[in-house]
Amino acid sequence: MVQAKSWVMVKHFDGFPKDSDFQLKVEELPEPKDGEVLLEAVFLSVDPYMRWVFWNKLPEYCKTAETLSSKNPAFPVGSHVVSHCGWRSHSVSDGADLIPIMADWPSDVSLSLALGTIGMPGLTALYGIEEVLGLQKNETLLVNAAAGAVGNVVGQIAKIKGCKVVGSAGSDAKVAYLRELGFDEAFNYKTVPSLEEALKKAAPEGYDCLFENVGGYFSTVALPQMKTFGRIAVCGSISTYNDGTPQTGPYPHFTMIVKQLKMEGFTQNRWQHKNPESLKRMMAWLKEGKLKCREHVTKGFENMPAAFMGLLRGDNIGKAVVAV
Ligand SMILES: NC(=O)C1=CN([C@@H]2O[C@H](COP(=O)(O)OP(=O)(O)OC[C@H]3O[C@@H](n4cnc5c(N)ncnc54)[C@H](OP(=O)(O)O)[C@@H]3O)[C@@H](O)[C@H]2O)C=CC1
Ligand SMILES: CCCCCC(=O)/C=C/[C@H]1[C@H](O)CC(=O)[C@@H]1CCCCCCC(=O)O
Repeated sequence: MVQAKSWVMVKHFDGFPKDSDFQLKVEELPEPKDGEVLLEAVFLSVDPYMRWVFWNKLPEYCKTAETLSSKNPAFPVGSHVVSHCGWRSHSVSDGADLIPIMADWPSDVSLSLALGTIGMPGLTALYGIEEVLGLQKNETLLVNAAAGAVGNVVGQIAKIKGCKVVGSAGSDAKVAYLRELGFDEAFNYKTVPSLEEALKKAAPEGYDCLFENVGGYFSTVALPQMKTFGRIAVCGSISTYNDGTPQTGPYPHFTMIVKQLKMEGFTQNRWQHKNPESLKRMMAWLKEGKLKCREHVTKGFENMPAAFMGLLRGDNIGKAVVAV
């Protein structure tokens, strides 16, 4: 018998999540039956979409886990997987929801990156750029929440592709990090006197592509800065996730008509058939030093809600993860 800890929601989020919305539970797990494995979490992911799906308990919460005991030959004891079974320290799985960590994962690369750059957020960046935007060499790309898990990879891939990259982020330390990564222009959207002027100054020629992570006011100001026929990949709209009442206009349609813009929302799982090849490609960039990784690591399973709320507040530079 193993004692498993899990975080559950006891009160639906009302605006920004609070400590009192979460409760830590402890339960005994049964031994795995034939075909099952017992997993222990090593790293757990906190992601903005959890603000929406926590209550519905969608099987989306990612972690890398190690197999402790196994009655499923596909997952031998000691092997590592990405699992989607919630904010749990231990879980029993029949293997259906488990993705083995990429074969040949280098021993000097932390497994936590399977939740970040070499995982869902990295794939989001790659597919947003290649499948949605079709970003071309010498184009100018704008990305917001640029120092976060998705945004920093967006900027780095766009540089690999020979583009001019402008990033916005919410602190001077984040802006310094973006410069370190090779972004051509970066600014702190919280302290610039005018967002419109900052966007114009960073790219007087206008933007071919916008990788949209933030939405809301930022989007309203950025859209008129697009070039005619500009493309926008709508990946997220984090500035609206904690709104009690939905934000209302200005609406984008007039600008979209005048600028003849193309805007497409997406989730990265549309291209999951490409994941093995894509993850290999990104791992190669990492090993060649073309893709750098930074993480914001919170220690301790008991600090999951704090890590999650910190992410929504913008505490993280790079991917926010919890190390058990
Ligand atoms: N479509 C898809 O398949 C996926 C979409 N996403 C979306 O991509 C976006 C980025 O996710 P991810 O990289 O994991 O998260 P991040 O690591 O970027 O963390 C979230 C960041 O958002 C910024 N932020 C928070 N509140 C606001 C606000 N009110 N206005 C502006 N910025 C804010 C903060 O950075 P700062 O200090 O710069 O404000 C914070 O660090 C999210 O919108 C998410 O929902 C993520 C994964 C998959
Ligand atoms: C629900 C708000 C999503 C905001 C954008 C975002 O962060 C998307 C993240 C996806 C990521 O690709 C991994 C996921 O599984 C996330 C998708 C969650 C979508 C829930 C859709 C629910 C529904 O189908 O009604």
